[in-house]
Amino acid sequence: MFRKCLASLALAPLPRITPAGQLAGLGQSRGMHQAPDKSRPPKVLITGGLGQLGIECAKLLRSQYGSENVILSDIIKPSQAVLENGPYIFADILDFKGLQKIVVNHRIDWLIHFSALLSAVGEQNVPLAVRVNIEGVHNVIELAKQYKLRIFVPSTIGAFGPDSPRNPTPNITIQRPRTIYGVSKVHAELIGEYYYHKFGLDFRCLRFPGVISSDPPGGGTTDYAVAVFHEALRFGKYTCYLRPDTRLPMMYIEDCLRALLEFMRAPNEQLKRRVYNVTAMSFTPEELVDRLSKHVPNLHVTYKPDSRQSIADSWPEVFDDSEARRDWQWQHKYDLGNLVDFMVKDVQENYINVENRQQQQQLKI
Ligand SMILES: NC(=O)C1=CN([C@@H]2O[C@H](COP(=O)(O)OP(=O)(O)OC[C@H]3O[C@@H](n4cnc5c(N)ncnc54)[C@H](O)[C@@H]3O)[C@@H](O)[C@H]2O)C=CC1
Ligand SMILES: CC(=O)[C@H](N)C(=O)O
Repeated sequence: MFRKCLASLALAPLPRITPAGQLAGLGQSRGMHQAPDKSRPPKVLITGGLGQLGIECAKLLRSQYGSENVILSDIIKPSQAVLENGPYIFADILDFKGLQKIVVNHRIDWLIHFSALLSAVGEQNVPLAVRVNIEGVHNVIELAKQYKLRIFVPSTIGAFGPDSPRNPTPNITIQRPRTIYGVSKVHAELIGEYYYHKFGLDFRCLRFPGVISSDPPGGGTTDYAVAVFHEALRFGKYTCYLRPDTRLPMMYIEDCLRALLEFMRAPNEQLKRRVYNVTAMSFTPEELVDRLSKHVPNLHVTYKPDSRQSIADSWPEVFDDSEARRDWQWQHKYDLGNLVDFMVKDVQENYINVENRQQQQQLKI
């Protein structure tokens, strides 16, 4: 009898300790996950949703899957506009149990994991970047495995370093980044691929270049390409923290989010990799300023490189995304010319006109 018990124990799968410290492995056999119902749209959870990419991503996904099916989450207080546009909840990616509760209660199918500290702010607080960018990824990857979610984790041009070929930078090459941001993104790529091979997790990852939108960026090295529009249109001048000849890959937000959605929808059989480079263009600050001067004729830009210069100098100049174009037919729509036209319009309509109206109302009071 005793021997029989030992034999059955030896055959039973070993319980594992999850990031939340609870026993896992048993739940799966008790229906921790039920297969998603393909007749309904996916239920999507976006973490870190109040950053530069999240709100616009929620808008796009809600237009496809319905407002109620896309839940935006973050640890910061939402504006009234965010609350009016669809479900918003608090979710700290360091709280594994809290995330489990959300996935179960809302019957989540897809997880879009945006929470992160970007390259420049990451260097200013390395311990926090390790927690948010590395522990956070452990939590969401394990969560996605337990509940069989399709998970998207963005990576970046910052996942490359000074030893990588910079022009062009292919999909597979040396990756020895020198920022904690880059290190954490290489870690996310590798652990995601590992979970795919070991557990069949549907992990998908795109390496984005600098993303340009009218919304304020979260503290990266490519942020100058957003800030210059705000400063130029308000004050006609800008001090750039990168040298005028610093070439970096970039993308307009609409292309970035369309790439994400097309990639998430691509059938698994079409994907030859779990991690793809994507891009749209490459330019330098002086090339961008030259284009912007057509809208702001007396624009005055000075250059004062700071610590972000050495980060930019270690990143790709031109990104080779031919594998994404080949495997799931990625195509960008925006190049430098139409990017500048759209950004001028976006910043004017979404920020400057709104501020002017608010000032006029205050004057009336
Ligand atoms: N914006 C860009 O140019 C690029 C962005 N990416 C990646 O895309 C993702 C989103 O980027 P952005 O929206 O620009 O970043 P962001 O810095 O604007 O937003 C990140 C969000 O994460 C949230 N966050 C921080 N700690 C958290 C925690 N403990 N729990 C939950 N949320 C937390 C912040 O509150 C913030 O709203 C990031 O993973 C970033 O690495 C990749 C390449 C380029
Ligand atoms: C390219 C990125 O990942 C981000 N914008 C940053 O500069 O840190």
